[in-house]
Amino acid sequence: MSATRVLVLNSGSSSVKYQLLDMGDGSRLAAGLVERIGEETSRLKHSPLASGGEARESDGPVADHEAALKAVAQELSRDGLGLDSPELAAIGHRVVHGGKRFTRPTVVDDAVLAEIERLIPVAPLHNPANLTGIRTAQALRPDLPQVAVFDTAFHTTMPESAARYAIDVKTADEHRIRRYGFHGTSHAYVSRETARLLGRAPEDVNVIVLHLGNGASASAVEKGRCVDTSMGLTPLEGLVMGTRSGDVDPAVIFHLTRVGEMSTDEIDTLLNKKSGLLGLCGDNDMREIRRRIDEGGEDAAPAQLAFDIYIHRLKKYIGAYYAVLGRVDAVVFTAGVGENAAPVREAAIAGLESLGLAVDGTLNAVRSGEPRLISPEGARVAVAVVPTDEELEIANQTYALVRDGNAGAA
Ligand SMILES: Nc1ncnc2c1ncn2[C@@H]1O[C@H](COP(=O)(O)OP(=O)(O)O)[C@@H](O)[C@H]1O
Ligand SMILES: CC(=O)OP(=O)(O)O
Ligand SMILES: [Mg+2]
Repeated sequence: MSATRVLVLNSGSSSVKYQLLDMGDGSRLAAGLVERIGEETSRLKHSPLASGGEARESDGPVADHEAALKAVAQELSRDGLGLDSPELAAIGHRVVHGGKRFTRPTVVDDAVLAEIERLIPVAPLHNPANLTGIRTAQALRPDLPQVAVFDTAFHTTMPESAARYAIDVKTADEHRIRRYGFHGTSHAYVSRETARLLGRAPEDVNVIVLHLGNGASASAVEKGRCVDTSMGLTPLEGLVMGTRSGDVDPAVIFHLTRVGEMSTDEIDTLLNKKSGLLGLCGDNDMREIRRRIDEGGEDAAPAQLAFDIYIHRLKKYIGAYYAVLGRVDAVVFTAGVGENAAPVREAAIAGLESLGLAVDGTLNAVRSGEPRLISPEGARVAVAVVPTDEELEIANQTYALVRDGNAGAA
């Protein structure tokens, strides 16, 4: 096959991240982001990496994901990397919810589209955007394979004991209620890269991965296979996130319905969009929270409390997954907060010396885009920072599927 390029689209609820890669030589030809889709002014940032040119930024309204993708196609054309290129082998799409059916990357056909659509109620912020991305790309290049890479796929190895909620089995099965887990592409990539950092095979190591971005999730990876993860039926369960509550007593919802007289949709919005760090202190960006804490004064107290709640939850999951795995070789931090926020890493590991876990202050303070250890030399359990690369992982999985001709729906 002569075409070696893969375009990766990661469509979020209000953004599209994209990368164009050449899988022949592993180079990145272009990368970019459209943010604040649907708002008054959206922003497009495009980096023409192949030519080494300056990044281009433009502000203006981008009404929806279809418009966003067309704008991306235009930017790529300006660099001579348009979607009409014969060198394009496939387009890879991040799809957040794949339910139980999709355990592997899958070439999209009508049945696959219908299944992604059927799963919208359990990923209302993500799956509609993913679908629009696929349909728009199909319209632009109907001849190309569109490959869906599912956030849930890596977690399908979870045993029933971790995947099932303790609710009536018949009801759960009728409504397909179980724990699916998300950010799987990142957990897969980062756990593998951690093994590489330790100089060992993925099958030889047990790793706790902490993916801390806007959405955040933890996973327990045993010998390369996921055995537990913190997100569940939807990406709401688990850790405290930018705007999502993570774990709450489900009775909070009955209480808000009965006593707070809130509707189901209002509670959905409350827990998904107005909770987490934002709900606790008014800011969902960890940079801003740290700034408020470091500057002190009146503004610092709610930020400190939000930080403490975030860390407390994180520590609980580290302990839980330590117990699930029995033996842990590494605890690894990744995504925007995990890769950049040294105080989060320090606080999450503090006090866990009896588990063999510690952070070296000097190593933790280093800023770098490289995978690195931050535990003291000779530590029983490694603590590491490993930058995630969901787009590269999606490109690799997409290219492997189309190159090996192993096409067809799962
Ligand atoms: N230097 C930094 N210090 C602390 N937090 C940071 C820093 N840089 C980025 N972040 C955090 O990373 C988050 C975004 O992470 P990212 O993985 O890009 O999220 P997503 O892919 O879910 O949009 C931001 O909300 C911000 O809080
Ligand atoms: C599944 C999920 O939470 O994704 P994101 O972090 O991109 O919102
Ligand atoms: Mg992300």
